[in-house]
Amino acid sequence: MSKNKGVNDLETAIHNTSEIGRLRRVLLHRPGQELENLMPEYMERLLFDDIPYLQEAQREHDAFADCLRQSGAEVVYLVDLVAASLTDDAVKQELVRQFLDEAEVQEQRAREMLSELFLSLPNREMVSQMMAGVRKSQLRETDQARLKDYLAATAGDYPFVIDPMPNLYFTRDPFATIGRGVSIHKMHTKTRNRETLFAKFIFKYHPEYKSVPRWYDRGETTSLEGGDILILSPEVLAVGISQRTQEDSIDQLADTILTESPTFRKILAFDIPKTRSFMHLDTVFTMVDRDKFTVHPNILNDITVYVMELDENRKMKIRQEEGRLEDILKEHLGLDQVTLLRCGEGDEIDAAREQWNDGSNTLAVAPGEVVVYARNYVTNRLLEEHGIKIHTIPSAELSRGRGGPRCMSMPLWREDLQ
Ligand SMILES: NC(=[NH2+])NCCC[C@H](N)C(=O)O
Repeated sequence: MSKNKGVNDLETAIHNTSEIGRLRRVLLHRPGQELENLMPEYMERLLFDDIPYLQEAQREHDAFADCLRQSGAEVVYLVDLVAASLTDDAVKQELVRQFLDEAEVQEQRAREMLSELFLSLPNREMVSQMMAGVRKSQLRETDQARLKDYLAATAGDYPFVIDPMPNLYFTRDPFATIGRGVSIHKMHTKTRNRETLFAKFIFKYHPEYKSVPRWYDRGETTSLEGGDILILSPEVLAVGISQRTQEDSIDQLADTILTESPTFRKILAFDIPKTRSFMHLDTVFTMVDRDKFTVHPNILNDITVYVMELDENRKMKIRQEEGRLEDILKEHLGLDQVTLLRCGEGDEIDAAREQWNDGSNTLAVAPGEVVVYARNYVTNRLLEEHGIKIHTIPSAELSRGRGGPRCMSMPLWREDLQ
């Protein structure tokens, strides 16, 4: 693929064979009203540590999108993709029906009213309303009299009929593009599981995306999240065994990918500590260049790497690797040298502070060129000292959701590495 080819010429829907090939098309979600539906009482369950100031978060997010456009990527928004997947009324009704099932709205009258509310809106607005959640007070404005008793009886003081989905701006997690296919995820938490319904509709109905091969599906019984999936090369995937991703899911993913994808030969499963601050592999480890990676120094002693590959009888072999992470990466990626760039320059305090705000979570737009949060200046300086070109984006509000540039993006198309 030549660099000056227009994005409209990208001939397949999905193409993602590395972490660092030039980014040509990327999926984002601009944070919306769902953030205005965060309340201190329910924040923890909704996986937030604080309430971002929406206007500022949107400004920061727009700066992120601009930065990606300036580096040559087309930015596609989740609401638009979902809206374009609703190709006729029957599909739109199917989405509403499943959405209400998964939001656990069982009472018939409530379902009817909510369906009416959603279906009265144009596609794009309907999808935004689903994302934002529905406050009881909104319903009361539309047709309170009929539902008042039901609402008082079923939901008590709880102010929502349908919960918001504030984590949607982390488009990295509910599904992941791998090679020319996609894995749609079963999420670790109930609050994020509804997010994958949008992916289901995109990959079932969107004219451009409906025939993309599927590596994993939301109906699986064990959790897998995109923040744990890193494409180290067209042959090698890294997958985190983490707070969010279970071993069984990796076995399942490995089975499908290693047997069905034309390029992937090996999966490196990284067993990392299971805690909130390191929820996914990409919160402690990202690839910034062919032979350079960011890493959170505090986990270097706590990572175990397993190699999964098919033997000559196409049976899965799994073995534990010994030794330093640098050497393991060198061996499996066929490199002479690997440099691990330590978050916070390895200082205990700077590392902890910057990792908490996603200092190790970089998004490569090309080999050796990454988008990072401006606030992580110690780590950023180290990247520059190692010849990495950095694009800094503002991050006072976005970082309150505990995710950085990589978490906030899902590459749909990257150029192959030469
Ligand atoms: N790929 C990532 N590291 N995503 C971060 C997601 C953050 C989000 N608040 C969650 O807890 O799910």
